Amino acid sequence: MTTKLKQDVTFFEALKWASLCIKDKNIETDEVQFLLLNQMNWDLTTLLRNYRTKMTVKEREEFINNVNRLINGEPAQYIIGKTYFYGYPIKVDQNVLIPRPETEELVEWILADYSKQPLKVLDIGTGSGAIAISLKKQRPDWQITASDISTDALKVAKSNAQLNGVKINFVESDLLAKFAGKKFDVIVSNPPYIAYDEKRLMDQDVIDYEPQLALFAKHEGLFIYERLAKEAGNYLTDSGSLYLEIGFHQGQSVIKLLEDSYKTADTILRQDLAGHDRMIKMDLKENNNGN
Ligand SMILES: C[S@@+](CC[C@H](N)C(=O)[O-])C[C@H]1O[C@@H](n2cnc3c(N)ncnc32)[C@H](O)[C@@H]1O
Repeated sequence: MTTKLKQDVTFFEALKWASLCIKDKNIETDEVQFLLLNQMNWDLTTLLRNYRTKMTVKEREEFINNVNRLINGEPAQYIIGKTYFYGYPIKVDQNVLIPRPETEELVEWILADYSKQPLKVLDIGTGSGAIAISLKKQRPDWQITASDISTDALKVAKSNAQLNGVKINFVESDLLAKFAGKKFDVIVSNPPYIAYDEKRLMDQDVIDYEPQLALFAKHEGLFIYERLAKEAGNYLTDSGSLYLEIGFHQGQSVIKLLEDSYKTADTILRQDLAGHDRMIKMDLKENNNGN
């Protein structure tokens, strides 16, 4: 239950009220501010300049409603319908995972490995399109294809490509099923990798609001990696590379899957900024027999 917010209220008073409402609720003050900034379409400076401005009735009601949704556990990004990934605006709804900062580090890795040469890239399980869009924004010459098994996720991804003014080839596909005969220089994927029995350890808000299809995978979370380890090599050029995001405890298992399938490939395991194992790169070398 939130306390009531009086009628005639300034933006400063509204923020103060919201801070009291979220006290002891495991919600950061930043999230409330994020709600207000995005509701008003303001930057922080504009908010500071407007601290003493009175809110209109409509603004006040929308803010109260948004704060209540936040208190009920809905992620701020879904309430606002937007987040930022690699500095780019990305629309999100409950059909797509809210892209995480760790995934920006995977994008960073690919960008650091390839500078200007034109590449063909496939992003598998694109969700909101975050990885594909940021790669295309950073490397306009690259030919980027993005796929997902979810029709609804692809709709969001397409509208994000439009929002960011980039051209991406979107394909609805169960992993590589629709790519027969195609070859890519880079395949990247942040697939669902949480084991079903990890559910009980997870933040309830993630379970309640984010799409199950984006989160969970069979075989202790390894199912999609098992399939990619079998299939990806057939869709990579001879010197192509596969980049994967992984769960922090999956590094050795995923490397083994890849090395079992591609005997002469090089695999590198990398940590995220928090120091957790988070991503793997596999360089497929020429004359690799695959599986
Ligand atoms: C963890 S989310 C990643 C979304 C986005 N790439 C990101 O990093 O924010 C995984 C995505 O994989 C998609 N997915 C799940 N199973 C799939 C499959 N068999 N083939 C293709 N996409 C799949 C889900 O719909 C979801 O959008």
